[in-house]
Amino acid sequence: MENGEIPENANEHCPGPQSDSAGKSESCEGCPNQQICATAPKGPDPDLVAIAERMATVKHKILILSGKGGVGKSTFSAQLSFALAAMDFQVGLLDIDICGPSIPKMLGLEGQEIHQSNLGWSPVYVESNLGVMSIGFMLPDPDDAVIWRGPRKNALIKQFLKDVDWGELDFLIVDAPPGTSDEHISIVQDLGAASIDGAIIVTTPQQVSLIDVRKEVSFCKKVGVQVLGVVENMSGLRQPMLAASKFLRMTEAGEEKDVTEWVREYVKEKAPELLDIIALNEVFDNSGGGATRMCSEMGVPFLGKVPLDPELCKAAEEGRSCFVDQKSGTSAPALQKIIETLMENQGISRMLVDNDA
Ligand SMILES: Nc1ncnc2c1ncn2[C@@H]1O[C@H](COP(=O)(O)OP(=O)(O)OP(=O)(O)O)[C@@H](O)[C@H]1O
Repeated sequence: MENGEIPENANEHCPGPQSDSAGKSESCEGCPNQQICATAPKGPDPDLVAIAERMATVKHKILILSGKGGVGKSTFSAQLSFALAAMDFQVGLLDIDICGPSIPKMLGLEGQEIHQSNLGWSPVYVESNLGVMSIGFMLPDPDDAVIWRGPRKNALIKQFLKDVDWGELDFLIVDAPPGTSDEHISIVQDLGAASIDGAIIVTTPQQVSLIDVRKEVSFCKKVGVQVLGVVENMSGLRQPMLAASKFLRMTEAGEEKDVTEWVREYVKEKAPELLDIIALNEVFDNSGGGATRMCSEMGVPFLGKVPLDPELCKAAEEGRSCFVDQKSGTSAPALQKIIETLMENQGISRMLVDNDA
């Protein structure tokens, strides 16, 4: 029970070991910690003071959240960080997904280790203005499972905030695990809700994911963190084959026509086994109105949609930015627009630098 954390075996409605009524309130009756809480010295948590000092050089702190796992939250965190770094901002990416850290791989930093200096833990750098911190750098074997209870996860998050020598940062992007659990409460408590610019929530279009986004929005409202917006990821699938056929037809005819029917007939005749593929547009059911409707119902900004794009998946697998070449032709412009909208909403301006230019 260090530094004001509520112990795991505490009674329900525990007032917290730092509260004046710790060990003395009605809810403390029968709690195994009652005696210690009643007699322990009270005062500001020294760790929180150290975190505030460390964070004094960080201009913007943004949390990336999702209701469900696998919706593309880490992919978004990684690409947002690449994009901000390409805009010449000084960026830190903190992975607090303690049990499933995927950020090292998505930033191309697998196998890297953290180094210590007298200023604290040094982040692992992708480039001089993009530093990363993750438990993934601490595991001797990437296949190791991290099976930790809440207090241990909370302690590591505190240590990340207190001991990592980020230096001057324009942005600290925090990639959280899905849901609303220990890690989320911990990061909000440690940073202080008021010092966090806000949260971006990533979802897919279908109801099962959106239901959990509503919970995420409620969590943000409860803890006093602003929702900067919702990103609908894996939103539809662009079909290059269809586009190519359309282009050919346009070129042949010299005018623009909807050639969907023409392509369908052509494929039906030449390769009927592909009919299902060319008919597919929406992968996930969005008949409920998707994130757009959910956002207007919940009164939070909608930032935009990112389509399913095999090239984005590949960029994430290979740990590289999707913005540096023209390969991620469908997802990169969508992500770029979302980032520009976010910056505009926050009153921050700087153009995305084209690294190929
Ligand atoms: N728009 C997209 N198009 C294609 N693949 C995508 C897209 N977004 C994400 N992916 C891929 O989907 C997989 C899951 O994404 P990711 O790990 O970012 O999800 P997550 O929400 O962070 O999951 P978890 O929280 O469970 O770690 C990854 O392989 C990623 O590359």
